[in-house]
Amino acid sequence: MGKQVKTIGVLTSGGDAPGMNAAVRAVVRTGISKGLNVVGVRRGYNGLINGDLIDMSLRSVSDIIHRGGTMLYTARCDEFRYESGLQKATQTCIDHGIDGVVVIGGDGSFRGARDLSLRGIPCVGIPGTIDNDIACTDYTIGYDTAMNTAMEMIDKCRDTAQSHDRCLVVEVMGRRCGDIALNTGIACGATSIVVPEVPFDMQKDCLERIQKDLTRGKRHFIIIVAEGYGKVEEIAQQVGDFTGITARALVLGHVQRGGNPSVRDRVMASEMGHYAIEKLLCNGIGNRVIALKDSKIVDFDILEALEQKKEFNMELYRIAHEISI
Ligand SMILES: Nc1ncnc2c1ncn2[C@@H]1O[C@H](COP(=O)(O)OP(=O)(O)OP(=O)(O)O)[C@@H](O)[C@H]1O
Ligand SMILES: O=P(O)(O)OC[C@H]1O[C@](O)(CO)[C@@H](O)[C@@H]1O
Ligand SMILES: [Mg+2]
Repeated sequence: MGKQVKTIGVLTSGGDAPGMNAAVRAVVRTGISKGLNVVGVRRGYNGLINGDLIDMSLRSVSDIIHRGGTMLYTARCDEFRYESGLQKATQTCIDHGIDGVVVIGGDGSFRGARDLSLRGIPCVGIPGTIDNDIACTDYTIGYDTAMNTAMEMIDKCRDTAQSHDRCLVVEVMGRRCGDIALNTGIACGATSIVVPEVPFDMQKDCLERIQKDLTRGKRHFIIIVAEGYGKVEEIAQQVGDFTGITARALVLGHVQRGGNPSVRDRVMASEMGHYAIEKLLCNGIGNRVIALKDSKIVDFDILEALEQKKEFNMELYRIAHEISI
């Protein structure tokens, strides 16, 4: 049990993710119902450095549960990585009586939360990133919506690939993590899925597959590439040169980060936001991240969480490969 907490801050940091608003709402409402003052910090760690704060009320988080983006805005804040930025942020917390901060963001944001916790401001991290790249948790808020958006977009691409007898090579987001690519690849019946976690033999796993499929009467193809592998233009060129079919490259981009959150993201955000306050910050417990493990919400020490290594689902990858013939 830590010191008594009266006022907490909440911020969103790193890339926005659908469901961040639902998490902010849960944090604010749980905090207020436990008798805490809740302060919204705008534009990630920039808001702590510059004192860009707003008082939150039960009504200030009305009508946001269904919205993408984040009502608190978000940012990547370089200054916060350095001593001067950290010092200013700590001072803002002291000046405004902020006894703890909920940080909704990805792994980078958690590193910041650890640094601030070490400065005596207990922080709790809630995983909010479309990338699903945080090792300690099976799920990150935004991942489900992003995958469904990517799937819808790829379905549309499929119509045009089919009409023109073409191959479309589509890059999806995920930073160094291939989870979005693997799942949307399966969901869209991709011929090949290319991810940074698994060595890829272009000749055998892609070009010869397409060549063989052409002899079996298949005329259009979708290849899904994780951004951590990239090179979609190069792959499209190789497919065209080797097979003779027309290939086009497409980077889906930021459309994957927008849109109304799915049921899963809204519920997960609500549960995690509630847990962050009731189980941790309310009791002055910080330097923790919330995680989903084996379908249960749990928490870890931030440092231990960041040291864990994320495992790629090789079994799912094998299945995808086997059924995409
Ligand atoms: N090593 C670090 N030490 C302190 N703060 C950090 C560190 N790394 C990142 N941060 C802070 O967290 C912010 C967000 O980090 P980052 O850009 O890596 O996104 P993220 O939280 O991982 O989310 P996403 O990957 O979904 O965009 C950074 O702009 C910076 O303010
Ligand atoms: O919006 P930005 O700053 O270009 O960042 C893009 C990155 O952010 C993410 O969308 C979320 O981490 C990654 O998938 C992508 O690599
Ligand atoms: Mg990240």
